[in-house]
Amino acid sequence: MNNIVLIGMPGSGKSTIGIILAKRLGYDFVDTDNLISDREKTTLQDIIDKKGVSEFLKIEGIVGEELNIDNTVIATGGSMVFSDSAMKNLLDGSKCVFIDVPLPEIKRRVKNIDTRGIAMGKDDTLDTLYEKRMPKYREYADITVEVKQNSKIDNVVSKILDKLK
Ligand SMILES: Nc1ncnc2c1ncn2[C@@H]1O[C@H](COP(=O)(O)OP(=O)(O)O)[C@@H](O)[C@H]1O
Ligand SMILES: O=C(O)C1=C[C@@H](OP(=O)(O)O)[C@@H](O)[C@H](O)C1
Ligand SMILES: [Mg+2]
Repeated sequence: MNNIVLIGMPGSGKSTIGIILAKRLGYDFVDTDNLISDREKTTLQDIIDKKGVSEFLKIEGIVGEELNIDNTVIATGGSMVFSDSAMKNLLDGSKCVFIDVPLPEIKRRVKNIDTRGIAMGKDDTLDTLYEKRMPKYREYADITVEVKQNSKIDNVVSKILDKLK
């Protein structure tokens, strides 16, 4: 596959930036969160509430493992990096872009932590998620784009395009 795969914390902008980046590149756009909802015919939060976090991660992993597309910007969910087999499939021949947003900015953006459909345990907070996930994002990134607080969406897109050259 020759896709651009976006990874990063919830609220880092994968879905927002992915659509714009795809347009700029003339690529298609796929959000794996939509594939999960389509497959399960319900919302992400409903899956997490009714089936639990580990079942959600299993479903997300299957979606990542089964995806077979080209010329596409793929926005993953923030927890996709917990499935090594999904990441192996998604990154085969593709470039992985980590959108690295500082934790205070993530906290500013993500207010609806209980309804947004975040794969987190009862005792987790955005702080503990950040701590657990950063090593995974760093592990998989081919390119890391550091996003400053209050940076404009178009600037982040341009930064990614520059780094992909
Ligand atoms: N520089 C920026 N880049 C991306 N999103 C931004 C930026 N500044 C503010 N935002 C806002 O942050 C949110 C990012 O959410 P989203 O794209 O759903 O992230 P993710 O898919 O990574 O969870 C959106 O509401 C978006 O408008
Ligand atoms: O980080 C997470 O635990 C999740 C983030 C969500 O996607 P975004 O990263 O696009 O918000 C979604 O995949 C899922 O509900 C779990
Ligand atoms: Mg998203």
